[in-house]
Amino acid sequence: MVVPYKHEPFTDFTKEENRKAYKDALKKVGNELGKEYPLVIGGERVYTDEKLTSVNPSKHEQVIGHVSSATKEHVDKAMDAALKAYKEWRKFTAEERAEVMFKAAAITRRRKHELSALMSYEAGKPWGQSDADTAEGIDFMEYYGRQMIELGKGKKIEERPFEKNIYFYQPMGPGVTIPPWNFAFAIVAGTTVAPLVAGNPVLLKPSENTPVIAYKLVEILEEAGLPKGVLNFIPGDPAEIGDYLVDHPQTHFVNFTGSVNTGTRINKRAAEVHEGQKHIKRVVAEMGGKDTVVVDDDADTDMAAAAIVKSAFGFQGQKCSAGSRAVIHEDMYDEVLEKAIKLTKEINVGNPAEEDVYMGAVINQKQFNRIKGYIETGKNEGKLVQGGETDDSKGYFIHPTIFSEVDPEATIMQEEIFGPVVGFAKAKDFDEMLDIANNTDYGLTGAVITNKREHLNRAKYEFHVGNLYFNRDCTGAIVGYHPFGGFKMSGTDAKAGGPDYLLNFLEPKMVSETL
Ligand SMILES: NC(=O)c1ccc[n+]([C@@H]2O[C@H](COP(=O)([O-])OP(=O)(O)OC[C@H]3O[C@@H](n4cnc5c(N)ncnc54)[C@H](O)[C@@H]3O)[C@@H](O)[C@H]2O)c1
Ligand SMILES: N[C@@H](CCC=O)C(=O)O
Repeated sequence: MVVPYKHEPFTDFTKEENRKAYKDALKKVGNELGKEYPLVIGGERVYTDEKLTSVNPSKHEQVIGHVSSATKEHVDKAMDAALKAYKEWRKFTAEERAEVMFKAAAITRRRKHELSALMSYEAGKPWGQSDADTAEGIDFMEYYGRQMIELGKGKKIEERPFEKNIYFYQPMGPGVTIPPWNFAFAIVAGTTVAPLVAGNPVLLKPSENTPVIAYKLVEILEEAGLPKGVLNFIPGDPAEIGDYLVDHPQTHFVNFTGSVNTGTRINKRAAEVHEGQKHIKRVVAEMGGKDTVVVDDDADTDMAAAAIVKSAFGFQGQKCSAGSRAVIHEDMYDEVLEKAIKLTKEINVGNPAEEDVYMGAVINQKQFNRIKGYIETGKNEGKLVQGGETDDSKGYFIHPTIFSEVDPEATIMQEEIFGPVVGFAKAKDFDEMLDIANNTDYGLTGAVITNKREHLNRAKYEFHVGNLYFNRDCTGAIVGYHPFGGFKMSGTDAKAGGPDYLLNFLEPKMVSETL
């Protein structure tokens, strides 16, 4: 019997034994940095001369690993291996596939601090953020396993006295998973195990920024009993293999999470039918956000300031859910701004391989330069009231930054910055707050801080985002509790960690027999 799903608890780092365990893990992982990692094709390890070099964003001279880099020929081999493995994998029952995911969750749980510590090095994740990332990966394995067992029973459809009708779900065939770097374990795990548990082999192309932690997921799933060829690991330069993976005639689905530019490109390319292709490809494209925390005229200002700061600066603002806009009723504006500045001053920025760091470095030089550019733009669009300092001499550090008096149409209020920058805007009433909150191309997350039930009721229908939170921050969705995904240019709203997600990777079939 499978016990009911419950999300993985977060580690309490106020307890000395947990701090010690994390420090031990950092030490252990620290001693293993700089190794070489292979591709995995049909279960075979393949080392290439060409390598992706993964570095620590908080200490860019430190190499995390040299990871083999796949070519188009490797993609072809991986697809052949996937097609071969599909013949057997699709015959596993839903329960048997779920068993592999439950075992993988148990292995991950045992290696939790080691995986989180690796993300502190490879992705610049502070301890709590890393711990939550690993916990979310475990949740995806546990949750999707249970969802598949339910879906494996099929659904009841109508029958007539002379007719027996059944309705069940079957896998689609091999597909491609293309995750981002920011939830370096959780999203890689979630976007990979969902199609797998549904019975589809996967070609996993991780982000070039965080390929080592992605390799650890492959190891875990192999150890959990996934047959050879069902999951193929093909990191590589997206400019070389990205289009090829998407265009491949045997690709049945593309499970993408990342930026709007890449997502819309994939969506367009996947629509084309290539020679030898006998199916329409499905695309899941979960993309960016420009997320707003709205503060009403009766809000608890301590709660509001804390929600804004947490939403804006958690993991250096590098979340699609990050609250990079605060829209505040004019009567509360000064008080909330002042409290937010005070809280932000308390934030320390440093290397998450050390203790008690709230914010690490941003992921790479390109992002550092981009965010710095937005800070310069912000100086012309609003008033810099906190932060703005940057330093890339050792790592890509950007201090938490607040701009006040920003026009809601300004660049820094419209474009996804994906860094620790938040703009404050004033509104005269709740109508204007909702207008501003909805005035971007995105529709991913949002938060409303108010005590007015009528405003919460209105926000429920008029604040056009896929994940809306009341009287809290707008980040930190938990698998099974807060299915995640958004509207507009935020993507296909596939709702990762929700009850409908696996349907993206399944074909429903009906069989009718005249009796
Ligand atoms: N909506 C969500 O659930 C969600 C979650 C996390 C991140 N994101 C978004 O992801 C973005 C940050 O991630 P990123 O910087 O890794 O995004 P990105 O688009 O640069 O890269 C995402 C993935 O796509 C690959 N890629 C790049 N070009 C490709 C191509 N031509 N063909 C195929 N694959 C290609 C990359 O190698 C990477 O694996 C932000 O916009 C963020 O909002 C969204
Ligand atoms: N699911 C995460 C965001 C994922 C995107 O970066 C959250 O809810 O904060």
